[in-house]
Amino acid sequence: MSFQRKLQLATDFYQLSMGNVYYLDNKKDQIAVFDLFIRKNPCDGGYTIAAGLEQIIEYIEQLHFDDEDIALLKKNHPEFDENYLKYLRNFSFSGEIYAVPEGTIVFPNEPIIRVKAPLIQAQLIETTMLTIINHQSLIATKASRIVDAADGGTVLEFGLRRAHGSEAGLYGARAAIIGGCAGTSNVESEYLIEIPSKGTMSHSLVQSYDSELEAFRNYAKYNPNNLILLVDTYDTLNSGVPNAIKIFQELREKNQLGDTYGIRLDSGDLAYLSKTARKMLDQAGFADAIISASSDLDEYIIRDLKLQGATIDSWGVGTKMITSYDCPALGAVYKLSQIEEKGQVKPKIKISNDVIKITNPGYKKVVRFYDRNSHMALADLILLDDEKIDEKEPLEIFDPICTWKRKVLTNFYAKELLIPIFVNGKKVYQSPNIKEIQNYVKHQKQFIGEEYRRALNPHIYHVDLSEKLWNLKQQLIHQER
Ligand SMILES: Nc1ncnc2c1ncn2[C@@H]1O[C@H](COP(=O)(O)OP(=O)(O)OP(=O)(O)O)[C@@H](O)[C@H]1O
Ligand SMILES: O=P(O)(O)OC[C@H]1O[C@H](OP(=O)(O)OP(=O)(O)O)[C@H](O)[C@@H]1O
Ligand SMILES: O=C(O)c1cccnc1
Repeated sequence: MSFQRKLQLATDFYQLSMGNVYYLDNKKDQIAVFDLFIRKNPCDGGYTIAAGLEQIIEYIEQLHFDDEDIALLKKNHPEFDENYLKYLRNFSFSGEIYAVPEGTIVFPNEPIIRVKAPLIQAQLIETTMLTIINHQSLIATKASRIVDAADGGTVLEFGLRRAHGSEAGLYGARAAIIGGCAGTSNVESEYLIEIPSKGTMSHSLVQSYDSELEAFRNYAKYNPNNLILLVDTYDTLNSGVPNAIKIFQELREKNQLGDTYGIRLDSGDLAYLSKTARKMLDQAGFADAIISASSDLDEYIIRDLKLQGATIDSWGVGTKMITSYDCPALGAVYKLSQIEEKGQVKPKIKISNDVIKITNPGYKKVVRFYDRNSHMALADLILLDDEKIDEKEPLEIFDPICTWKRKVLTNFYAKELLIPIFVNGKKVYQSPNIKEIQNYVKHQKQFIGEEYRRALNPHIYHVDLSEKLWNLKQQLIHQER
């Protein structure tokens, strides 16, 4: 491909044109605080998995504009001041970023990234951070829902061909692994996330031979250790499964049957076919043969197939995971919450008629409360950075909109969710590898009640505001209205 991407320009024009204003109006060095947060969980679910931080870190570290970029901006935007363009040419991020570690289970309205930096810098990175977080968090969450439906079964990501371009396929595969998929068919992921790709065979291989049996036999010759035969090209139960059994018998007689072998169903009634195929395989002495299935699967169909008693061990999921088909976008936003002007700190608010959309002002942190005995998550609290939690005293928390809904926490401990990623423009955080992120997701799920994780009509997890923050918010609302 001759077209080379330029991530520094993969932003919205308004970021650059506002930068021009900040520069000319001497606002560029005012220290601004922005919060990045989601407003709604994907698929009307009860939680979101934050993913993409590693790519954000890479973006921030590499962010600069070269001579070619500056020439392009100068040509197309004569309103950009000469000195502003010089500023961009010498740009590098010098601020602070706190974020939740990748794979953290998060909920609407709580900051998952907090940026404190000179205004022009903090503004400039908005679009790319949102692009990355919105995409990967969406797919990681979708994958997690699908993995939960498979209830211990293996889920493989097969969606590259249906992704919205190969970049979405690649980062979608990464997110799917974070969400709990055991593997992906995407070979480029071997390079990005350093895990081997996986797969079976397609109908074309079967069709390319004179008979299905001959196709299976030749495939088996070259794939003794990963022998998953696609059995639905002609007639699943009358030809595909019997031919697969014949091949397994031939290999067993020669002592060549590996540990990973079985069949893939790709059409028809997957419950009926898997149950019948299971019986046929068991009767032939192949109880450990894997039955895998694909065909427009998602969390709802997988759950239904399991209710029908489908005997499917491994699920290949493509289109509906990689595109998050029923919920195609996540709407994380990035909002200014504070600005320093001439040494004076000014908390800021954005008012909306939709109460839930009124932003939370100030330089804030987020804590998650856990029960000291069960270690289950109880609620999250957004508070101003200088506030302290006394774990020894009972703590009353309240719903920030329906303030009469209150709860007293006792016997709890609190963990801060935002951790330092960049300080004074320097990275102070080492990203974990993909397996560690996946394990972190799995670990946390045990401590978020299942009522918050169920696919349909989950409970709403509480994200409350401290009294001090709530008061500040009210004060600003009254001041601005
Ligand atoms: N027992 C079942 N219960 C509910 N849904 C099922 C069951 N078996 C299969 N499905 C789903 O039904 C849909 C069937 O898709 P479709 O009608 O396009 O046919 P197909 O069987 O895949 O055949 P073909 O690939 O030849 O078009 C898929 O989404 C599949 O996952
Ligand atoms: O159904 P999805 O969840 O999107 O999973 C990916 C699909 O891609 C393949 O089909 P395709 O018809 O493209 O090729 P094939 O000839 O290998 O079946 C595969 O057989 C799956 O059905
Ligand atoms: O390996 C497979 O079976 C596979 C890969 C991509 C799409 N569908 C199936």
